[in-house]
Amino acid sequence: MTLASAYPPAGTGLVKHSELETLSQGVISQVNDEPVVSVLVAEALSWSSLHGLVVGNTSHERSGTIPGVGLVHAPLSLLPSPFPWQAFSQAIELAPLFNRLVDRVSQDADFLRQALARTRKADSFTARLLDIHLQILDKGVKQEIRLGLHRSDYMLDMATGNLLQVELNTISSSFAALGSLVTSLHRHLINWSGDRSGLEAKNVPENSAADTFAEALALAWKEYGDNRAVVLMVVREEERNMYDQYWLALKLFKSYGIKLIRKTLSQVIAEGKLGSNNELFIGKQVVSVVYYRAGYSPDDYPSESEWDARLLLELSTAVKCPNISYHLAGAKKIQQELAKPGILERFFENKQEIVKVRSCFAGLWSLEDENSDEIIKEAIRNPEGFVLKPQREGGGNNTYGADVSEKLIQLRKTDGGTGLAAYILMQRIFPAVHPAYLVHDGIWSCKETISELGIFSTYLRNGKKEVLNKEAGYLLRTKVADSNEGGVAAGYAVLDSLYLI
Ligand SMILES: Nc1ncnc2c1ncn2[C@@H]1O[C@H](COP(=O)(O)OP(=O)(O)O)[C@@H](O)[C@H]1O
Ligand SMILES: N[C@H](CCC(=O)N[C@@H](CS)C(=O)NCCC(=O)O)C(=O)O
Ligand SMILES: [Mg+2]
Repeated sequence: MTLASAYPPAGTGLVKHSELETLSQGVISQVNDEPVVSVLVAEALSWSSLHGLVVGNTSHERSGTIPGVGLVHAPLSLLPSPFPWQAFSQAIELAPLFNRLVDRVSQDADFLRQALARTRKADSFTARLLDIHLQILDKGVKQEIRLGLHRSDYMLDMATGNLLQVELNTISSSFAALGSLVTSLHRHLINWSGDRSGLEAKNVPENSAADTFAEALALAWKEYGDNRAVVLMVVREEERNMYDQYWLALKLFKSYGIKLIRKTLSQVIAEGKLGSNNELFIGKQVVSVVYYRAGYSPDDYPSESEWDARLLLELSTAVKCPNISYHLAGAKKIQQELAKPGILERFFENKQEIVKVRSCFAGLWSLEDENSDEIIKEAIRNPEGFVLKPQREGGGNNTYGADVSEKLIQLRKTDGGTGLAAYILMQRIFPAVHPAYLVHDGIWSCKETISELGIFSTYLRNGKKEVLNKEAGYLLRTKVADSNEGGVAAGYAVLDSLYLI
């Protein structure tokens, strides 16, 4: 029996989750004999090293600051993971709708500020972002050119078969480059293992994420209209994921001749200034596009100067990706507010579009409304069914299981429950469990895992002109089934790709 016979031919229709499990059991059982696996792992690791599918090796002290020093292959799934093609195409179809939703929400200052009004009292980071937003509004800063490089993350809920959105990232959506490289790796491994694998490379869908992200940055640079300009990437001092970032810089130069410079927020305030027409200069270089790969977490603002840097960038005429309004539109509180009845109708005319977007919403609840008591009691009684989320990005911030009830009880008791406004409650999604080979630091193991599908998308608008609005490839992250948190950078998940069935 070859690997392929464990997978039905692609497109044979939605697979029931029990079948999904049998499928991947089948795949894994075919590869289970050690020699095949370790040979395949060796090929995967050499391919990854030769193709820049790498991350910093944190055990090497300079790995986070000096490119080319202390690299290791990215944490990987050895084989692509089976995924129903209908759910994949549904996620693809949603991409341009979420792009438009973010743009429209970002332009509705009243909605943004009302939705975040109580959160700002309980969460100082959100309050600082809102202060910058208010200054932009007060100064009448025009943000005619708007660039979004988003990633909408989903899990396939086993009980219902529904594709449910975990979150929508509007800032620093990472792994467009490494994610598309994993697709190439898996196609290579299938071809390399010949008919032994029996899998067909064509069932691993094309993944153009890196090229499409570079294209969007280049088109924004063009819309700004100054050929001397560079793209500024705002980065952290120490960065384990710098190669995912450098890939975009390399593609920008190779395909479009555009230079990208990397600066931290403290370097921006030290070297940056506004020209007579509020153009952004870093040293002598004029900047047309500011692409944030930092600035999404309070950790990125250790002092007032980082906030001054953020404001300087937002006041400039450079195209921000994201601008402050897009950043706020991606808050988890906004995700929860958009799920309230009648809210999507504010942003979409087309009824079908509303149905499509609403169909991927998991249960989402605010905790500071008059009628929040009911759901809080339910979550205290049955914490396993919920995830408690602060307004944070970057992984490692959520509360799961029994801790949910503890935290809710504590929040309710403290300061008359005002702290509840800094959180949202979300239905916990339980995807089907499937076996996968996980490879970390050259060591492989076969584990029971669950996967999370991210769909990248690019959006560029200049005034009334919608220049770009499309899906831009995907990221599959796979992690051991009993781990609560996800996240590759956070160290829980590996990079994977899809085998459509
Ligand atoms: N509703 C949920 N059900 C199951 N797992 C979840 C849910 N929400 C988040 N997670 C897990 O936690 C991880 C981080 O949550 P997320 O909302 O993406 O926060 P962050 O912005 O920090 O990435 C996700 O990648 C996923 O693995
Ligand atoms: N190191 C920074 C990481 C930036 C970051 O954490 N981005 C969030 C969205 S805000 C994200 O996409 N998380 C999913 C990737 C994961 O699983 O770790 C970078 O790469 O620029
Ligand atoms: Mg996330």
